[in-house]
Formats: sequence, C-alpha cells, structure tokens
Amino acid sequence: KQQAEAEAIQEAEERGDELKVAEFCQIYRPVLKTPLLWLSEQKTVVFTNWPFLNKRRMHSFRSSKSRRSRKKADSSCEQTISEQCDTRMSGHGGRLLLRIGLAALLATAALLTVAVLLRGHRTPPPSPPPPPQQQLPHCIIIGARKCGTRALLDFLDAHPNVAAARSEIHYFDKTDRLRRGLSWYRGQMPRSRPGQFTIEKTPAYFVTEAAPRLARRQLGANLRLLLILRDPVTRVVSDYAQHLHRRAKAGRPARPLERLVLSGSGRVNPRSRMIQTSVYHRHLRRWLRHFPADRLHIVDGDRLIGEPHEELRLVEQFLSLPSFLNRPEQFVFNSTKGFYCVRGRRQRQRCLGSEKGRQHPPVSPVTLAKLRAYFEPHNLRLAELTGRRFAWMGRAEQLGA
Ligand SMILES: Nc1ncnc2c1ncn2[C@@H]1O[C@H](COP(=O)(O)OS(=O)(=O)O)[C@@H](OP(=O)(O)O)[C@H]1O
Repeated sequence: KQQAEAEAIQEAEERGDELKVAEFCQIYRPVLKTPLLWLSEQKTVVFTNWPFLNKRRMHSFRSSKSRRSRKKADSSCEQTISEQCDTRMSGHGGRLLLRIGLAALLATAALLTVAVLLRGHRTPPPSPPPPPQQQLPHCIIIGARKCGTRALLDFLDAHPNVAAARSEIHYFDKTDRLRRGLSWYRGQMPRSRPGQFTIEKTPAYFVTEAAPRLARRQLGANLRLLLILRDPVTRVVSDYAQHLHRRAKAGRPARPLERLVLSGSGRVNPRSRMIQTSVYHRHLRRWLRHFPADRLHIVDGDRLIGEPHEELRLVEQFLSLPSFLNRPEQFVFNSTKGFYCVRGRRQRQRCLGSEKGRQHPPVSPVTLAKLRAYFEPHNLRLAELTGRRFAWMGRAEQLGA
C-alpha cells in the first residue's frame, strides 16, 4: 500500500506543478485508503488551494484541542472531498500546488502509516451523499379549512429542512386516490434530502371521518400533525367569501349566507357543512383517538397572521427543526396585501396569492350574534380538550379558567 501511494505521488509529481481537481481525485482516491489522516496532513495543500472547502470552518475545527471537534472536521472534510471527487468537478477551477503538498506528504507518509496501524483506524471508504428522493410525509397539516393552512405550509417551505408538497394531495379523503396506494402518495411528494421533513397539507382531512384511522394505519403513529385554527365565526365568513368568489367565477348567482348556515326556523343549522367544519373539538377528538396528543400541535391562526415568527417558533420546536423561522426579520409585512410574506431561500420574498386574504363580505349583526352564541359552548369544549385558550374563545370566566 505504501509503495502504491509513493508511486502515485511520484507519478503526480512528474506530471507538473499543478493538478486539476479531477486529476487529484483520479490519482489519490484509489490509493488513499485512509483519507481522514491523509487529508488532515495535507491540509496546507487541500485547504489553501482547494476553493470548495470551507477553509475557515475547517481551520477553526482543526485548531481546536478537543478530539471530538477534530474528528468532526475530519469527517466533514472527508465528505467534502468525496463529494468533489464523486461528482468529478473537473475544470471547476480547483488547482493544487502539488509541489508543496507532495513534499509534505512524502515527509509524513511513513509516520502516518505507523499512526494508522497503531490506532487500528479503518475508515470505510466515504460514500457519496444519497440523491434527493421522494418520501412519504413526516408531517401533515390536516386543517382546518380557511384557517391559514396555505400560509403555514408556505412559511414552513421556506425552512431549509422542509420539503413541502405544492398542491393538496387529498389522499386520505378521496377513495379513488386512496386506492392508488402509498407508492402513488409518495410519488406526489417533493424530492427531499436526508434530514429534510416532507410535509403536505390537505384541510379536508380534518373533517373526514376515516382520515385519522387511515393516516395512522398507513403512516404510523409517529406522523406529526399540524392543525391550525382561527375564530370559528371568522372561518365561516371566510368560507362564505370563497363561496361568493366561486359563484361569481362560474357566473352563477350567490346564495345569502343565512341560507347556507341557518335552518328554516332561523336557527343555526348544525348540519350545514360550513358550521360543522367550525365545530373543532368534534373533529379533533376523532384525531386524538388515533394519535397520541404529543404528535399533534395546534397553531393559532389569528396569531399566524399578526406574529408569524412566534407561531413558527412553536412549530419548529414541535417538529424539532433547527431555528430558522423564529425571527421577526424572516417575515416582511406587505402593506398592499395586508399580510406578512416570508423571506424564502436566497432572501426572496414569498407572498400568498390573491385568493388568500380576500375582503370578507358584510354579514348582518343578527346572523353574527347567532353564530357567536352557537359556537360558544363548542369553544368551551375545545378549551377543555386542549387545555388551551385562544383569544377568540371569549372571556376566561366563561371558559371556567
Ligand atoms: N400571510 C398570509 N397571507 C395571506 N393569508 C393568510 C396569511 N396568514 C393567514 N392567512 C389566512 O389564510 C386564510 C386562508 O386559509 P387557508 O389557506 O387554510 O384556505 S384553504 O382552506 O386552503 O382554502 C385567509 O383567509 P381569508 O382572509 O378569509 O382569505 C387568510 O386570512
């Protein structure tokens, strides 16, 4: 082995003063059986002449006395080298001043071999990082509809450790999609690198009877669930604004809100879909029958509008993500939209489309009062179930707090 190394080095020396990265890889990769040690000894060559390496980081690690830091530097260095070699970045500008490096190498070669033998150090050949792959979601935003699910997903997607599916997948609420199976579901997900969280959002899951059971069975109890809620009355009005928009787009006359949410007697109709979606505790209870409570986190939708970084801080904690979205400067208030936009990768601003944050239609105070009265006891039950009080839940004493 020693001889092979010496020969390779000699050969390289004869080739001239400088070597391109690709040549370096070709010559050294097959003979450097112990790249960690070689590289650490070659640092003058590699670090000062190989521009892809993060010089400062390596040096700070290396100057550290701690064995752990040095080990970290070695493996980080090794990975970088193997990445560069494996992707064959020839002509990428990386040139080595071979003479300096080879002199240092030859002088230390014997010492290193002895050191390797003494330490019994057998580093497996570094493998290249796996290519990005589609993965089943680690986390789902299950709802609730019109509570800010898109904003939550888009904000999270700006996090470097998150890969979010762009469109709603509707796998657990539409039988024809469910029948296509998990491989189809996986195929709808974005490609992600190891360590990235795959997230999708489909607000219909929250209110679909079978969804929690199916999600538990198919994705397991480790799945993280995000639920975003806002004032149930505002949610109904937002739902109605969408109804008006759809009808106008289809050229059909819109129905008055009262016809959609009240029964003939003028009372709130508990069978109305708009009403049912806002009875949060009922749907939540169903989810909690299938998932442990610590797997579900509730985002305050009203706070996400006003202080997104605060809510995102809690979400990052829940998902054990490195802090990134928890700083106010990560969000920019867009006065035209009246909402916050997120600073995405490369600091580009990302705002939601015009279909989000629509102006709400005026609603009669009588209807509003009926809706408020209807949801009050349901809010109380939600507070009991979650142990949390939201600003829209009314006064503390009403809730027994
Ligand atoms: N940053 C930001 N930008 C724009 N909109 C925001 C934002 N944060 C929360 N929201 C609120 O999100 C509401 C729409 O909720 P969803 O995305 O869950 O709607 S949907 O169910 O997917 O149709 C939408 O409701 P409407 O205002 O009724 O349109 C917004 O109030």
